[in-house]
Amino acid sequence: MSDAVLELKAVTKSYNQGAANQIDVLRGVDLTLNAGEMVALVAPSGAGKSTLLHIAGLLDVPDSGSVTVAGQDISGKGDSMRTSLRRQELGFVYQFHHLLPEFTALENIILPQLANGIAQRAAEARAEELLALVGLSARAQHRPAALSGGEQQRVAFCRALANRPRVLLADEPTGNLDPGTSDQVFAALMDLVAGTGLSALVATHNPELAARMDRRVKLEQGRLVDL
Ligand SMILES: Nc1ncnc2c1ncn2[C@@H]1O[C@H](COP(=O)(O)OP(=O)(O)OP(=O)(O)O)[C@@H](O)[C@H]1O
Repeated sequence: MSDAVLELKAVTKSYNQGAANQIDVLRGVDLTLNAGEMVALVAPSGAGKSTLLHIAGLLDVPDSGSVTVAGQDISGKGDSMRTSLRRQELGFVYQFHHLLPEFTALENIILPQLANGIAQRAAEARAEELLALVGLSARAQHRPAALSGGEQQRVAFCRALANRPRVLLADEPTGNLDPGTSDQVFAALMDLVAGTGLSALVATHNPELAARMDRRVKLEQGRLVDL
């Protein structure tokens, strides 16, 4: 049995703005992400990175091809199945932290767990454990505005992992940070991935960060090629 946690097979996606104006963004994307693996996704601007991450993240559906997450093929399945699979198995981080400004760091990590039916006390313990892993225990009661950019992003990683997803999808997670902070924050992400057995697909324009991951794939003319 394969230990793939995310599998895209022959995925295609086109955008149609009138029959004469079709853009074939994904033309047969194949991707296998194995348990515990961290893969860099390199894509020139406009190559279809967001389209690919949306499909892998079950936020959009392909025109053809299959998407399998944690052994479940979503082809032909409805919105509710995709949503529950997304909530249970996938975590997301973006270039901007998207933390809720009126809640503390700790609360930002607790809230998605409560939404998933986890009891308050267990959710709090999990949030504290994650903050400790990224060295932010002392910042638990701070609101996002009282945190540095790097700290905000580390809290965003904790929030993404709160519900113990199997796969993390990250879109330029250090793209907003200065190079020194970016290195530190990326190191925290690598520790989290290693410490939790998570798999991660990380879109980045930074060749040094890409070089530190297990594998690199590039989106080129609608397909993924190994780098
Ligand atoms: N909803 C849409 N309707 C029509 N065209 C779209 C739509 N979404 C994306 N596109 C087009 O598809 C192509 C790929 O878009 P996408 O956003 O996936 O690229 P990207 O690689 O994420 O770009 P960037 O890195 O610059 O954000 C672009 O040419 C874009 O204009």
